[in-house]
Amino acid sequence: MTAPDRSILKRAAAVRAVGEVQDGMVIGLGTGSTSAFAIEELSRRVAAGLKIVGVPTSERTRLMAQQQGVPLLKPGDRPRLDLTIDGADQVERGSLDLVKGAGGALLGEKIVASASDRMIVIVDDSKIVERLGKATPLPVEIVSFGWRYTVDRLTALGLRPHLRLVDGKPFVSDAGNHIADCHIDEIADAAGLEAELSSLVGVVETGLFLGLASTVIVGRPDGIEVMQR
Ligand SMILES: O=C[C@H](O)[C@H](O)[C@H](O)COP(=O)(O)O
Repeated sequence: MTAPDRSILKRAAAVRAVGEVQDGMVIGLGTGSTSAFAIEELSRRVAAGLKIVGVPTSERTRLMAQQQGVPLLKPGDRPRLDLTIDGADQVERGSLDLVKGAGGALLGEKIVASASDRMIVIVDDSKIVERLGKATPLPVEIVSFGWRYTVDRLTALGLRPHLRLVDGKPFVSDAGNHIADCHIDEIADAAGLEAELSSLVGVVETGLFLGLASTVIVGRPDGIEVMQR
């Protein structure tokens, strides 16, 4: 059997999610390859007359949306968002808790998702896990100043942090921070880990998105699966 084309599955999930968007909505625009399909579909609907305003979760998404003619919120405006559509690196079946941040946009994504009435997560079926943990590292955004101390604190918690590098240099997020990718076998207590990480000096935000996803739309080779919280 040939491997399914992940792009087709991601696009199918994205198109289904954008089907929920209605005139007048303020929409959070996620970051990553799956969200890019959602922006493309939103752009198509905007060209056909849909009236919405988008709130980008990253600089990359802002540029993409602008280029595709999706109207964006003016800097300084801060209405409540009706809906955010975003991808994920892991989705825990059952709780719908997430790991996000492989693309480095976790801080903007969490701020926007937390300001939204609903979050629809769009993924292909490779992202679904029984328990969050080892499928991908957990990204933790840390202040660049003194990052070695912060990495030591993460190590002391029993995590295996690796500073994310791009071309041999520390990755720099939109907010000017670094990211420690933490290798973990299985996250038995996600809320406990989130609380522990958030209390560490030097930690800005974690890629754990707990209780934020209202719906997960999964693109599968045999069709779409919709999971509700
Ligand atoms: O920082 C990046 C984001 O959390 C992405 O939403 C996540 O990594 C999923 O990206 P993709 O849709 O490309 O797999």
